[in-house]
Amino acid sequence: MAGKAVVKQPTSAFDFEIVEGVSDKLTTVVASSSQSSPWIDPATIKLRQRIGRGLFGDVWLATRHQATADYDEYHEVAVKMLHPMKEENINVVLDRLGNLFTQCQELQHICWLQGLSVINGKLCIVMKFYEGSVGDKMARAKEGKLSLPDVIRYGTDLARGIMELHTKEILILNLKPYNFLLNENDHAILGDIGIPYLLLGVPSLSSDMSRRLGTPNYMAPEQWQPEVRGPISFETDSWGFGCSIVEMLTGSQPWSGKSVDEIFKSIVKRQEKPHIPEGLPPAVERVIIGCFEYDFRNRPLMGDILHAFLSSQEAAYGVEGWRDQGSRVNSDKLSGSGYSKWLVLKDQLQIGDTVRSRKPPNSCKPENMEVPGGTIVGMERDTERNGFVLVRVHGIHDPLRVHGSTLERVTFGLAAGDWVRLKTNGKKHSSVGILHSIDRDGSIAVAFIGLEIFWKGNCSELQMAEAYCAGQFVRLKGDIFCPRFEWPRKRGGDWATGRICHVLPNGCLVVNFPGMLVFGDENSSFLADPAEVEIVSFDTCPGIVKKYQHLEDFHWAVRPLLVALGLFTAMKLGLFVGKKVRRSKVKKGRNPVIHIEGQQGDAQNAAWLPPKVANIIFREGASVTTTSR
Ligand SMILES: Nc1ncnc2c1ncn2[C@@H]1O[C@H](COP(=O)(O)OP(=O)(O)OP(=O)(O)O)[C@@H](O)[C@H]1O
Repeated sequence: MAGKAVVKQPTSAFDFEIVEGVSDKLTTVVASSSQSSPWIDPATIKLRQRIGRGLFGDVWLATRHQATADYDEYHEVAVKMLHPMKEENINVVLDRLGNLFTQCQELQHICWLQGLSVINGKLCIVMKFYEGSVGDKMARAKEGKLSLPDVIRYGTDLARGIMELHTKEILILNLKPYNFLLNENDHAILGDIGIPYLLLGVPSLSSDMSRRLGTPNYMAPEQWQPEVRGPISFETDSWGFGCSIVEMLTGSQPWSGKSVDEIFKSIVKRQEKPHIPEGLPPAVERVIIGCFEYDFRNRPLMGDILHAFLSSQEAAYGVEGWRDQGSRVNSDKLSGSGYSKWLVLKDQLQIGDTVRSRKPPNSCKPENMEVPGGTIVGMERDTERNGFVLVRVHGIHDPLRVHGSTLERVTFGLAAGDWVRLKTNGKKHSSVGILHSIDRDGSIAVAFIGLEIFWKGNCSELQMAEAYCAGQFVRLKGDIFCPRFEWPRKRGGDWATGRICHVLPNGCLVVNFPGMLVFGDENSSFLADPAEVEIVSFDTCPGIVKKYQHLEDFHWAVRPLLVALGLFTAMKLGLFVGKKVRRSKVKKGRNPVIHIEGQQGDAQNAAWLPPKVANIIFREGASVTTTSR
């Protein structure tokens, strides 16, 4: 390969340095001589045929030449060649790829990574070549779908593979049947080891790709704009897994035939979900329904999915020729709590934990708390991994027996779901966010607008922040001149007031403006950073004028209605006064003369008009006065 090679001392298990080629400007990567180095000399790879072109790169069938002192070996390999990227980013990606390579060694359900290389200036991942994929098998199958036993078996393999990567904190973000490879024993192997995650934050040369973090048909709502609607998390892969299982069962790709923009609108704006076929084993059906929860906190983790698939294997084998049977289990919302079972399972309570009653979803203040605060002193476990616990509450003699799902753990005064503010202001992200997890040692994961992944730190870096919930009215603070998101103004130029209709997992507020009349396709909802808004309520509006103005925020029809009502009242009042005056004149025995302003002719000519006609004239806008002759 043309280019200049520079060897430097390894700083880790492997090490690279990139230098620009002399003649052809190709980039050359040189690795250390470390044994575990993933580096493969590009001269030993001969590309034969391209077998796929994806959003993140091409896959080639290639031959790899390995020479030892005694013999030469030639193997078929698959080479994933990433799309070109800016030179300054190559080092970053190579570093990440190197880490990934180390992490993926000896994982059983992940495709075998043989090494890394740079061919024609493009970063390459050299893998074992597998004979086919689940996607290929579907393409050959009748109606393009697989049998239920196969789906459950492949699903179990894949859930294991995804869990292996999740344990290493790697997200895949690109789960789809063509990325599930099949080995010699017909087991499914994960063929994508998280390329979109690897490229996170690395600007792409392709404008098409720079907008996306996965394959649109399989992307979760938060995956479309993770810094706005995110962050991406392990549960983002649960959505992609759910889409793949549905496709394997039905033979049709979720949102098939829709454009990228239409898919975005369906998933993100309209909160639609892929259609789940009916009649699946109940545990599988429940878990797949859970995979399509809009808020990723309500989705199952891969461990829950694996549990459901394993428990359904026998049931699936009992079904001959699976059909859509028309029955449906209920979704897994815990009765009365509004939270999914999957959310509750994520935090297992222990004896000694400080707990309080879980507040209802979308509530700003704790209400009717059975346990305002207490300590767990005993536990009963049932088969569903959560059961009743005994809580000692201050001031009550005997411990209370409460279901664990109704409680939340409070550690250092904080519980998952609390609104928090960073004590030091973040640079590019909002300072207000939502706490997603707190470990017993105080380590935390917080979602902030502006970050694609969780912010991780210690609870000492946070303080409680004001909570927001759907239904509240908010307005940009007066000192915000350049808001993070576009925000409408009123006629006078002041920031308009809107109502929160949805709170995203990172605290981003989705706000609509019922006080403003929207025509056609005009954008009716806006986003807001909770750090930039203030709550508007009748209590906080000073004076009657401001209170009236707030009334107008409730519905655009309030103003015209009140104007009409005012006119009507004025008219009624005018008539009433007019009649009174007329009667008093008649009583005095004199005829009233009506002067109609704005009418031509002598006012006296109108004296013969009966009062009803005068009323009509009055209604039509002429002002009427009466005088005595
Ligand atoms: N190691 C491998 N062995 C055999 N075939 C493979 C291997 N890796 C990928 N393939 C196949 O190559 C084809 C293209 O794969 P690739 O992952 O590039 O495509 P894609 O999934 O459409 O794109 P992307 O993953 O970039 O979104 C697929 O059919 C896939 O099954």
